[in-house]
Amino acid sequence: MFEEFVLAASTADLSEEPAAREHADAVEFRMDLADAPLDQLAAYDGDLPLLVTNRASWEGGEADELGRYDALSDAIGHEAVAAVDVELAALRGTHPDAAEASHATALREAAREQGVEVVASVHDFESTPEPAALVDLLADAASEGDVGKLATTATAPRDALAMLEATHEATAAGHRVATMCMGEAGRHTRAVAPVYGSKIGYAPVDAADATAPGQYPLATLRRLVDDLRGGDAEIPDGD
Ligand SMILES: O=C1C[C@@](O)(C(=O)O)C[C@@H](O)[C@@H]1O
Repeated sequence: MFEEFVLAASTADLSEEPAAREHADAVEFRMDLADAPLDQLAAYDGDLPLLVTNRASWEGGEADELGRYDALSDAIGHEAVAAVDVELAALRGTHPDAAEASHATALREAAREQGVEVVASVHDFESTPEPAALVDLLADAASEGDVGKLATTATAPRDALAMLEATHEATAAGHRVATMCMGEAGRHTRAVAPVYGSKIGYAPVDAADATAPGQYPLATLRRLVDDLRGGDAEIPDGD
């Protein structure tokens, strides 16, 4: 599903799907922020495909450490679930708890068997490293999942520029990536990174329900991305 840019309406409430439909290509269901997420999934009869995320507390979310994998394994069995987010640190085995790696890789295998794509994700809530370090992270993430996703925190224009440069480099090197900077200084990267190859955008239907700092509301991000990418026009490859 990530060959073309996918705009995901990020929400903890699947009853928002009809409101998202006009502007979004998918729904990111933040299970860690949701009430009774498995019940919501069982009742889901919307049109948009779901990307399920059960963000670990050690990566800025609210899900139980290892318990979150059980819920994700159930979730990927649902027809509407097209993709699952798994933290890169777990997939790579760099998280101190070795059980993270075995759970994460088993989940990835189950996802692949069921035709569910894997978004391998990295978040930095403090800063944005230099472009070369960002490209390395993106290459690692893209090699562990079907898409490598990187969200860092921008506190100055140079951070946003670093992310855009890394997005371009990683895409030119053939990696499928999704990128964005969190925070006010990085807000515009959410609209501009897709021009450089980023394959996923995240936005709340309602600005008040943002799932990360600096997100645009859904309708705004749709308009900005479409305007900047020129609709269906091909973006030229190369430098
Ligand atoms: O990882 C991401 C990206 C994100 O953090 C953002 O910055 O838009 C929002 C999260 O809901 C999502 O899981």
